[in-house]
Amino acid sequence: MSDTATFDWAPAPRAPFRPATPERPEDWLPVWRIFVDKEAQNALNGWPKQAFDDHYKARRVLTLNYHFISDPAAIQHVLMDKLGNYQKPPLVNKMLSVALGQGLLTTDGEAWREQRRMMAPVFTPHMVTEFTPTFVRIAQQTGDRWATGDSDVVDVAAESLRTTFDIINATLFSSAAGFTAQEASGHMAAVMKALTQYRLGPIIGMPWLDQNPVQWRGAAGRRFIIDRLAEFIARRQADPAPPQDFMTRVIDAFSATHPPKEAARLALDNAVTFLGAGHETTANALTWALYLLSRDRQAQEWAGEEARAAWDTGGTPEEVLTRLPYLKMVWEETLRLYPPAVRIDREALVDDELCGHRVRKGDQVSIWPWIVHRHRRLWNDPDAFNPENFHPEAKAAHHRFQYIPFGAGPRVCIGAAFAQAEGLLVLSHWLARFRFRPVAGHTVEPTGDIAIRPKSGLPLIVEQV
Ligand code: HEM
Repeated sequence: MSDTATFDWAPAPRAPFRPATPERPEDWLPVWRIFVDKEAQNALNGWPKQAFDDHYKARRVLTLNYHFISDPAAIQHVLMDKLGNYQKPPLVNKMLSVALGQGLLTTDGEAWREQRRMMAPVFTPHMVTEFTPTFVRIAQQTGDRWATGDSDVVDVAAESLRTTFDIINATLFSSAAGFTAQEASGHMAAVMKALTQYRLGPIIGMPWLDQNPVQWRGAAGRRFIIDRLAEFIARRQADPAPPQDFMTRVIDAFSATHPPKEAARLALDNAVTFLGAGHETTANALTWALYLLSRDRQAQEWAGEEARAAWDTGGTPEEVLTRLPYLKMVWEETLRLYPPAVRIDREALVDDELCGHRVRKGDQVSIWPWIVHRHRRLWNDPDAFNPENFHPEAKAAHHRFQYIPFGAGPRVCIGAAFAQAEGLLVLSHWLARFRFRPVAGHTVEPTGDIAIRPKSGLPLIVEQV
């Protein structure tokens, strides 16, 4: 995918849309607030003004030393240059592996390298091309639903989730995962909520301490998804002529190197991982893009015109992608303001130094794209929606590590090219057919756990163009 050589769009000066942000206190709140107060409900709450002005903050959270960094050079140091000095925190992996097992996202060292080598070929930009007709077909199905629905008010957050679930299920599992988008999103949401509830138990080694309804619902959701996917994998293993999709490749590759039971477990862990990592992230990006465009009529008009021209010209989805330079800027700006993965954590394996401060072996380093992407030293008018931030000329002036929606370094999101093509094709298809307007009286509040989503969904008026 590339920016077209004929890109001659020139914006007229205009007042940008500035979405509301969670309140920013003057000072850092005491640490206990993250366990009990409204900060425990929403990871975006409670960040003080200084967090968006300073590049470094040390905090002690119970037994752990945390270093919060937002200096791009320090981020590069941790994620890329001094890779060997850091690992994914075992505590985070332990908490996530309750749901995701030992899949690609939650392993480290040689086990991670083996899995990444095995899966990388499925997600190269070239391979993603094979998936693009599916992205378009499913975007079309959603559009047809809107066009024939009873109401012109649509919860585009729920619809985006359904669309990206159907896409992951079709592209990676040949639509055989064994449950519907609605079942998946309800149970996944319960699992995520349970995983990310701030709890003392795992930190002090007493996980039984935190029994509560959120944890019970999470456990039920986890059981539902794992049971269905285990049945799916068993069906695949018994199938003499299985479809040659991602899941079959993963089962075959693990079967070649592991005993059958272990191969089935690793395949299952990765089915849950890719389902979890690969649909809500993109759904939230689509949702926030529609939110921003619904509030910025001019940007929506430009993106809509561009999308209609791109599809009317005809050709393959791959060709259409090269005709969407303005929408690409909108997409990148959306991932800046609402990065679907809210934080990236690492643990120091050796003593080190970050931003002039000493880091000791065992300390936690926490990088929050939510902060880095809205940092006042890195961005002009950081809370405003300005697709122009990603005009090729403006981009050339960015530090590579001031914009990290997909992370960076060897553990960069394996699905980045997939998500980018999916996001642009789905959005362009919708924008070519529909206009999106706000619903009067509905307040949009971003809320974060692992992901950032609008708290009460996103109803919009959706009209055919
Ligand atoms: C807009 C959409 C997406 C965003 C913003 C996103 C973001 C991220 C980020 C930030 C990481 C790195 C985490 C870290 O370093 O700690 C990551 C890893 C990962 N992502 Fe994505 N992701 C997206 C879509 C997808 C899709 C579509 C898939 C699968 C089809 C996927 C699968 C994964 C997996 C398996 C990993 C773990 C990679 C590894 O550790 O080697 N993601 N993602």
